[in-house]
Amino acid sequence: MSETVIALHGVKKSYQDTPVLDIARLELASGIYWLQGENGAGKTTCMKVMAGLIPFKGEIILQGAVSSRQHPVRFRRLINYAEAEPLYPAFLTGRDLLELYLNTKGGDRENIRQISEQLGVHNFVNNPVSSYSSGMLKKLSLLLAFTGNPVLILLDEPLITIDTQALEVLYELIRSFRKKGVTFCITSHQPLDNKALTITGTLNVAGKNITLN
Ligand SMILES: Nc1ncnc2c1ncn2[C@@H]1O[C@H](COP(=O)(O)OP(=O)(O)OP(=O)(O)O)[C@@H](O)[C@H]1O
Repeated sequence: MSETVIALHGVKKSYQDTPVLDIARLELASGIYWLQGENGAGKTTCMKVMAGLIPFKGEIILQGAVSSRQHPVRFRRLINYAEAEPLYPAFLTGRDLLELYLNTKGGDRENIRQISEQLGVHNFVNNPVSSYSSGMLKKLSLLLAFTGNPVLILLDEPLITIDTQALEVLYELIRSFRKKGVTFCITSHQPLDNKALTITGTLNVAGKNITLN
């Protein structure tokens, strides 16, 4: 059994007084996980909680050492999250955002330049995001998710709106980052291509809990 990458302990999340997540314990080893569940089950909420982007009760520990409570900055640097429907300030260019991510998260600039070319982001990266189509926004958000030195990358509906060429690039990126030991958690209402990706397990979000199969 490989080392636990992420462990959720007593994680509870409510919006106002409505509970959405109540996870006593969940531990994931390194791998690629497909996060499944009905509309409104709590998948996006779970990803935002895991990424440390919204407040929650309980604690999440990365690699047995980095706690969401005790080391919130280190914690957030180790997890990247690409939103299902990314929204950025309209006046910023893709390059402004990319520089912000590279300066705060670090990582290999040359590798990111190559990924930008593979995804075609370099063609529009100097334009303000207000001029982007939904697919262009999605490609930019996926590029940003590969910046830094994450141990876990959360991809929320990454397959929607991107063209087939970008989809092949995305699968290849996931495979190559996986070889470097990065763990992925991916939501998709469409089936993931099991020839393109070897799925370690599925995570089912239902009844406020998450079960690993
Ligand atoms: N900011 C918010 N304020 C109040 N309630 C919210 C908020 N965000 C989500 N919810 C509620 O939390 C529940 C879970 O939503 P979430 O977006 O996590 O589901 P999901 O599984 O990602 O759904 P989908 O498959 O439709 O994207 C839903 O009942 C939703 O209405």
